[in-house]
Amino acid sequence: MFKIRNVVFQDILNLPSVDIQASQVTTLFGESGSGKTTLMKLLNQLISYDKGEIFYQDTLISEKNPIELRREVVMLSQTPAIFDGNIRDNLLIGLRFSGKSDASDSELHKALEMVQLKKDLEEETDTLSGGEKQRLAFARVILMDAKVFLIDEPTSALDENTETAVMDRFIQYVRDHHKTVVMVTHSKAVAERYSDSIIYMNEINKAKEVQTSG
Ligand SMILES: Nc1ncnc2c1ncn2[C@@H]1O[C@H](COP(=O)(O)OP(=O)(O)OP(=O)(O)O)[C@@H](O)[C@H]1O
Repeated sequence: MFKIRNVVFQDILNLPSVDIQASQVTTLFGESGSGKTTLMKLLNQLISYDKGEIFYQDTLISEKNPIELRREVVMLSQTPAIFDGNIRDNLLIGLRFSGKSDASDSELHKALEMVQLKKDLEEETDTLSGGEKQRLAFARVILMDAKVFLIDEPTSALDENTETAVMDRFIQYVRDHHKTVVMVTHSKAVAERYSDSIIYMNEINKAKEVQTSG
């Protein structure tokens, strides 16, 4: 799905050659500051690299329209925004951004069920807990039905049982629908349980190698 060749971004990333396969779950694993989020942002053009090439489905990513690319390659950030209003508004805003028609209540309920959030669509978001907000943002991204999901520590605020329940459902959905997932997690257990492939950032990122050896 993505081919990364000799990509340099500031003194943060220097990636000689990385491939991310379509219809697979790829996890970026590595210590804090190793460049995982930065790599994800390069994959949907939130930022642009200084040197090298990234191909998305064999097209140079810099030649893609960034807005159109982000409809196919959606990102769940580590600190997603939850807006004033109710749960329904917060779910629908992602669909509107991606140019898709509104979803029915039953589709919204299905997305909430996937993330194990047992709340009414009318409920206001200001009283949700941190972990509930994280799951609401996850459901919003799932509803966007993209080809590629870039998910940055999607369950970091959840207890282990809830994390497992959410990830089991999400990964089942992506496998059933042949989606491509690039995920960041600090949990070795999550990485090993759900990934087809694990990319160890400390090993592949030559920028960090130079910094740590110098
Ligand atoms: N736009 C930017 N300009 C300058 N430095 C940046 C920029 N974005 C990130 N950095 C720096 O690049 C390094 C890598 O950041 P990044 O967020 O990619 O790490 P990470 O592996 O995702 O870390 P964590 O596990 O803590 O989320 C950090 O030192 C960060 O401060």
